[in-house]
Amino acid sequence: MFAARFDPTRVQSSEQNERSKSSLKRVIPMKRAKEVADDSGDEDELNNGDSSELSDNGKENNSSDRDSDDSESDLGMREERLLGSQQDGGSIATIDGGTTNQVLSSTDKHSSVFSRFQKTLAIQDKLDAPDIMESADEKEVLEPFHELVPIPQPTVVKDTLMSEEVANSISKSAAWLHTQRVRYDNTMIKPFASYKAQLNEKLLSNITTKFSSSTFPIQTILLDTLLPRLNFAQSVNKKQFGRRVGDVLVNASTGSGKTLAYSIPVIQCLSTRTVNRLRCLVVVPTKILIHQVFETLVKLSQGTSLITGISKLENSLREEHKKFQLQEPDILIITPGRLVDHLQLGTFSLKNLKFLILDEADRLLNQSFQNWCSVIMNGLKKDRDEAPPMSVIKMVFSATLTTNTEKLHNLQLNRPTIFMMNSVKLYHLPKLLQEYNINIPTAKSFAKPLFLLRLICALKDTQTRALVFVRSNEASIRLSILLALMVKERAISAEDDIEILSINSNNTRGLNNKHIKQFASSSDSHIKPKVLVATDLMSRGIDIENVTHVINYDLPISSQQYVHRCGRTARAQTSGVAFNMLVGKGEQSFWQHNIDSDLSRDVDGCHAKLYSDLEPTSDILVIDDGTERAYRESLEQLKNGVRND
Ligand SMILES: Nc1ncnc2c1ncn2[C@@H]1O[C@H](COP(=O)(O)OP(=O)(O)OP(=O)(O)O)[C@@H](O)[C@H]1O
Repeated sequence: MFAARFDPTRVQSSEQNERSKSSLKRVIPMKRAKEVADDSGDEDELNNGDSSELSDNGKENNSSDRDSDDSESDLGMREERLLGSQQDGGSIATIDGGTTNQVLSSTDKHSSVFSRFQKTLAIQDKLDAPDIMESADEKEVLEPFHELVPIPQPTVVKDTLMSEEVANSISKSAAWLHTQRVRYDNTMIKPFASYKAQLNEKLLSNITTKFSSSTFPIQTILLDTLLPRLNFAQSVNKKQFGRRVGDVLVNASTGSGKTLAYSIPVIQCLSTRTVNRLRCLVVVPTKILIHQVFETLVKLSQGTSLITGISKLENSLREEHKKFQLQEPDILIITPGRLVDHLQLGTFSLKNLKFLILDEADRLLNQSFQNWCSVIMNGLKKDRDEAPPMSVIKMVFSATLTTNTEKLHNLQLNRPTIFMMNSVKLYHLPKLLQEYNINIPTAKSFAKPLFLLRLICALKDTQTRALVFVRSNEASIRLSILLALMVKERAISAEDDIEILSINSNNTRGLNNKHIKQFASSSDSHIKPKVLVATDLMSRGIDIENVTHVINYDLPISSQQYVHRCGRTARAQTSGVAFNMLVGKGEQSFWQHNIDSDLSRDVDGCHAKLYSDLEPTSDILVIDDGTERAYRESLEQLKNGVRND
């Protein structure tokens, strides 16, 4: 069965239609062909089955046209084959390529088939008629079915979604913004006995017998605020009380008793526990501070069953792991790096933790220490099946508390309360500290070590304990050797005898500890001025009694460092003096604009004076020839000594 099917996929352009029409015309049945031939007189060609096609206007289509429209000529050829065979009785090639052996003659018996074929062609003609009738230049402009108007666009949404980092920083500063601020001043002092109802008897007795009978301002404000909250929260829910109390941030000057301020509430809270579990972590930045905090906590917890442990870096991690597994301390004092090691080793779990205390917090938050902050936060989430905020009270202490919300944000603070002095600026110096600036001309800077020695001699006080800060370990080693040589070479007056000590990495840990004890002790029979030359490792939190003077031989690099250095003297509301040796206009300007400008002088803060204002004063910058000669000899010896090393 065949029929010339109209294939929509093969819809052609008008030109193609033109040609196919003409080729179709050439394939109409003989009967019609005869009619056409009569009209155009070219019957023979048709009979010869000449493959050339004639266009409507009788011109021969050349081969290039044919090549260019193979698909159309195929159709034409196919139709031709189809109909041509009918003429000469050949076999018929169906449209879909099949062949039947049935020979069709042009006899009447198939006229019905033909008529159907003709009808198909007629239908096709009608279908194509508009195109065929179309002449190139009569192309009608197709009327658009619809107005081509731009599709309505959604209104442009203003970029109200601020960029992620802006949103992040706002959320981070939010922690700071929602912080409750509690101001205090230096008048807030009261007897510890007034806390009799809130502190257990043993703890109160340890405070009054081993520390003091009256509080310092930061201790007053903290105990007045925290103790009632803690006692109430514990009475309501012994396990989740931390979430009710919220976190604590304390910005209090150096030597103001912060260690006692956080130790008292912790001991009070944990003294009623039954089984020893790790409930308080005290994180400090240096090993020296570990021992200092340990002593305070042991004194306070005497007579209770609380176990205070320390992590000694000289111990092996494995040994310490076993020790803590055998007996888990209630309170552990540790450096951040070591804490990360133990958490990764799984030495203890944080599920029972109630207090996380950060002492010298700005130093801790400024240094990554193996990313300790996120390790602890993740450890808390892992060990405790509770949704944030964790019921762990975070207590953050520093004399130069960071206002960097990014760093505070990492602590995931919960309803924090910040305690700070009622002062204009964040950093302030102890009330009884007096600073003096010594302006050294650049031309005389070669004799700076000599000026330092003459300054110490000019103090005329055998009880002098001067802590000299230099910028590096190397400077500490060289300066201490040079000072000792000058004393030996009598670069100073004969009766002056000064003990020179140094803390540096060349010394063993034991020798450094020995020098600190020697410097702090006043039990020597022959009292003489003592000088301890140290780097900024000694500036944080070190609590050495009776440091009478701090000398900034090299200027610190920041106001925070300056506060902590000067804070080694004038502690516990005692007096103290700080000297700044400024060489040339550059250092004088640096001190003024990068250090002094950050310090609050409005609350009890003394203003710095010039050395010449110090009474009695001696002009330490005037050196006679003999002194200069002795000094140069000492320098030569130091150089030779260094060369021999
Ligand atoms: N109420 C008090 N009365 C008398 N002395 C106190 C009192 N509280 C603390 N002290 C003493 O004051 C000294 C300084 O205390 P502490 O080391 O806690 O100060 P700090 O604020 O931590 O200083 P820094 O910021 O340098 O670490 C210590 O010797 C401590 O024993």
